[in-house]
Amino acid sequence: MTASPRVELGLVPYRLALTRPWASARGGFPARCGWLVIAESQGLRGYGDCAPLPAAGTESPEMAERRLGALAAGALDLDETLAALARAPRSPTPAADFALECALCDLASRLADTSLRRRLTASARDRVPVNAALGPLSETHPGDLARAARAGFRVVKLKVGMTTPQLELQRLRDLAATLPPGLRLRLDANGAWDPAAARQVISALADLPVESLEEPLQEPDWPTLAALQSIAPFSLALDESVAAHADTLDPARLPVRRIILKPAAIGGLHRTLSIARRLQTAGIEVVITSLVESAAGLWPTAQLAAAIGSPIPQGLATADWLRDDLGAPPRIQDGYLHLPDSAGSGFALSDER
Ligand SMILES: O=C(O)CCC(=O)c1ccccc1C(=O)O
Ligand SMILES: [Mg+2]
Repeated sequence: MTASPRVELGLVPYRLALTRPWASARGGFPARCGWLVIAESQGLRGYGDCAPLPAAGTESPEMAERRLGALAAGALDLDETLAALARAPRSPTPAADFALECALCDLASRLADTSLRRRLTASARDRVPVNAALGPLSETHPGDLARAARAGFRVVKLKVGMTTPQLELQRLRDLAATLPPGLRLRLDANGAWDPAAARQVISALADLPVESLEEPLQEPDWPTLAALQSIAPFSLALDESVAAHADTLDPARLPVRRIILKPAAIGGLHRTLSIARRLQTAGIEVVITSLVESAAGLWPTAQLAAAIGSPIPQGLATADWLRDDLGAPPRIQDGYLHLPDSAGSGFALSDER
C-alpha cells in the first residue's frame, strides 16, 4: 500500500471587481473577495476557493480567515483529511471547509489522472444545463432577454422583491410580452415578502412564463410556504433559509418542490452530493448554484453539478459578472456548461498572477 500523500496548503487572498454591482433583496456586493486555496503535493497542485457570503448562508470572512489560517499552519495527510471532512457534521465555517475539500479533491483527482466529477461518481455527465443570471428585474430590458435567447439559454434568472409587488408585476408583464419563444423566467425574491404580498405576486404570476420562484417569504414558515406552493403552477424553491440545516431536511415533509444548494454554504462537495441524492430520490428538484465566486470555485461546483446530474438548469452561469478572474471559467454554449475530460476540476491559474 502506498502512503497517503502529505499536502502543503497555501492561501492567496484575492479581490475581483464585478462588471456592475450585484444586487438583491438581501443586499449585494460591488466585488468578490476571498482566498485561493492551493494544495500542493508531489509537484501537483489542487485549487479551492473560499469566498464567504454570509447573506447566502456562509460564515463571515473573519471566521473563514481564522479557519483557513489554522489549516494552512502545518502539512496535512490527503486521505485522512478528506475522510475527516466527509465524517464531520457541518462546521461553523462551511465556506472554508468547502474550499479545503475542493483543493484536496482537485489534487486527488489530478494525482489519479481522473476528472473531479468522475471521482465523485462514475456516471457523471459531461455537460450541465444552466440558467442565465441577469440581475435585478428593474435593470433587465427586452434586449437582455433576446441576447440570452440567442446565446441558447432556456431559463433566465431575475432578482425580484426589490420594489413594490405592483411595479414588479407590471414590469414582468411588459417583459413577458417581449419574451423570445422558449425562454422562461426564474425569479428569486431572496426573502422579500410578507405572506399577503407573496400570495398576491404568485397568483398574478400564474399567467406568465415563470419557471420557478426562490425564497418568497421574509419569514419562511413552512405551513405558509406549503399554502403558497399549492396555489403556484410552478416550483417554489428554498435556498438561503435552509442552507444551515440542509442535511437534516426530510424530503417527505418539504413545503416546496425545489431546493437550491450552494456547496460553499452547505460545507462541501461530498456533503452537497449526498443531500442532493437524498432529495432527488424523493422527487425534489435540485439546483446547484455558485456564489459568484472565482473560476477556482466555479469549476469544482460545476463538476459537482455534473455528478449530481439534475436535469433542470443550474445556477452556474455567473462568471460574466466578474471583470477579471483567477483563471478561465468553464465554457458555456447553447445553455449548457461543458466540462472537459482533463484531470482535476478543470481550473488553471492564469499565469499573469
Ligand atoms: O442562481 C444563479 O443563477 C446564480 C446564483 C445566485 O443567484 C446567488 C448568488 C450569490 C448569492 C445568492 C444567490 C441566490 O441564489 O440567492
Ligand atoms: Mg437564491
